[in-house]
Amino acid sequence: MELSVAQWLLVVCLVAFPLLYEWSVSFKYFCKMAFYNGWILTLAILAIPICAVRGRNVENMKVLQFMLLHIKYLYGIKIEVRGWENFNIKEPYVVVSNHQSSLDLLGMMEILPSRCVPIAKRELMYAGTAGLACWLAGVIFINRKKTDDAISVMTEAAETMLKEDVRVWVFPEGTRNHSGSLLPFKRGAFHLAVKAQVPVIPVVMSSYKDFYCKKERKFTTGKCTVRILPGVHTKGLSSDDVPELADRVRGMMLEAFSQMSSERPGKGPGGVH
Ligand SMILES: CCCCCC/C=C\CCCCCCCCCC(=O)SCCNC(=O)CCNC(=O)[C@H](O)C(C)(C)COP(=O)(O)OP(=O)(O)OC[C@H]1O[C@@H](n2cnc3c(N)ncnc32)[C@H](O)[C@@H]1OP(=O)(O)O
Ligand SMILES: CCCCCCCC/C=C\CCCCCCCC(=O)OC[C@@H](O)COP(=O)(O)O
Repeated sequence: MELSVAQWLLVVCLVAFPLLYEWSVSFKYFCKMAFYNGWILTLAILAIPICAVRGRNVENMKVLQFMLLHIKYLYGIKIEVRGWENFNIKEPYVVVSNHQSSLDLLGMMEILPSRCVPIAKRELMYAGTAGLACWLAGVIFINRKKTDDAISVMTEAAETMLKEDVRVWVFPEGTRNHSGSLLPFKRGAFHLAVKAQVPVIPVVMSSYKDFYCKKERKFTTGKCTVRILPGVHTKGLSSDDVPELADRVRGMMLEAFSQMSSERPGKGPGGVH
């Protein structure tokens, strides 16, 4: 039996792909990231009609959460959560967390409280099917290039939180940061909490460096610890208190982050036993 050129090409690809995948760390990284984004875009196609039934509604976030929860198993990422009790607050609150990479979505979906929507950059709204799914789930989009617009959207969010019993999740670093520390915090999340007079609940995801590094193009299996810290109350605070509040919360998060980073896998609490 003679193989055509196309069939030969197919055979070569089928042999070369797994070999390259195992031999080249970078190739593996690109494949895993491409599949991550592609899979989310595909899942969104399924999520859109389900969410569309309710229209734009924060309850749709549960649909996205449910559909994204399995991804950690596909990638062999073990997520350990500590401090669940700190979410036991009935009133609305603002969650602030560190932002290392788009993989944060996995940790976020692991613990996302009910009726909680993230604040995201406006560009995400144009990310095809994922953008539409986010819009249907009530994600709040801000234009980072227009400070006044972003502030007015967040001020409106403070009213919505109280009127419609909604919680908001903000990444106060304002951008992804994989430097192994925390960037200075932007103050929007804290103005939001003070305006609504609701607590701020800090969440810290441990460093991904053991299993993921964009610079080194490394992406293996691994473990991440997510810590929910005790809420910080804002009752009675005014906008003058925001800088101190932001610094205090950043200090708490930095301490937790450093502590978690010094716990190596296999040693101490949170290690693989
Ligand atoms: C099943 C399939 C599913 C498919 C889809 C699934 C996908 C996803 C599911 C959903 C999950 C989505 C998750 C998405 C995560 C995306 C994360 C991001 O996009 S992070 C980037 C966006 N977020 C942020 O930027 C938040 C933090 N930023 C801020 O808080 C900023 O302050 C700002 C954006 C409000 C303004 O920034 P900037 O223009 O840089 O200006 P600043 O210097 O920060 O502020 C200027 C002064 O204004 C004061 N300020 C800020 N906010 C307020 C306010 N609300 N009220 C009053 N004043 C405010 C600020 O304090 C500054 O004044 P100063 O005197 O200097 O303190
Ligand atoms: C037809 C159009 C196709 C568009 C294709 C877009 C591909 C994107 C595919 C899937 C979306 C995955 C959703 C991941 C959500 C996480 C978002 C995220 O982490 O955004 C980064 C943002 O916080 C900070 O951005 P910068 O670090 O400032 O930058």
